[in-house]
Amino acid sequence: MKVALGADHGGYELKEAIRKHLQAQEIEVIDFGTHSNDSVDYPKYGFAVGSAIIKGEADLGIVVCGTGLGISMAANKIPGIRAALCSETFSARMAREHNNANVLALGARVIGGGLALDIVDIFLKTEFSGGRHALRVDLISNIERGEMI
Ligand SMILES: O=C[C@H](O)[C@H](O)[C@H](O)COP(=O)(O)O
Repeated sequence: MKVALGADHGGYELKEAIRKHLQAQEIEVIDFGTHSNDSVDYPKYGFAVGSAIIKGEADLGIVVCGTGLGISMAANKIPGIRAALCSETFSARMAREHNNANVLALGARVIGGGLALDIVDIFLKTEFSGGRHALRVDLISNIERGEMI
C-alpha cells in the first residue's frame, strides 16, 4: 500500500509523526510536505495529496492541518476524492467501511498524537464493505458529474 501525506504548518509535526509511524510498519509513503513549521497555505497540500490518488500514484491519503477542516475542504474539491475528517476511531472505521473514503483528514490542534496514530491505523486497515454502500458512493459520484439536480 502507498500512502500520500500532506500538511500545512499546523499539521507539520503530526504529519512527521505519521510518516515515521507508517515507515516503521514498512508502509510506503509519498510526502508532499510541508517540511517545516513555516507558515504555508493548506489548499496546496490538500490538492497535492488528492491529485496523487486520482492519478493512481497513491492508494490512500492523509492530510493534516490545524483543524483538518481547510485541508479536507480543499481535497474534497477534486472529483473522486472523499476526504473524511475524523477525531475518533469509530468515524475512521466507518469512513472506510461505509463511505470508501480515500483521504483521512486530521486536526493536529484538535486531537493528541496517540489518538491520531490509532485513527490512522484503523483507517488504513479497514476495507470498504461495498453492497448498499457502493450504491450510495456512486450517487456521490453522480453529484460530482452534475447528474443529480
Ligand atoms: O483549516 C485550516 C487549518 O486549521 C490551518 O492549519 C489554520 O487555519 C492555520 O492557521 P494559522 O495560519 O493561524 O496557523
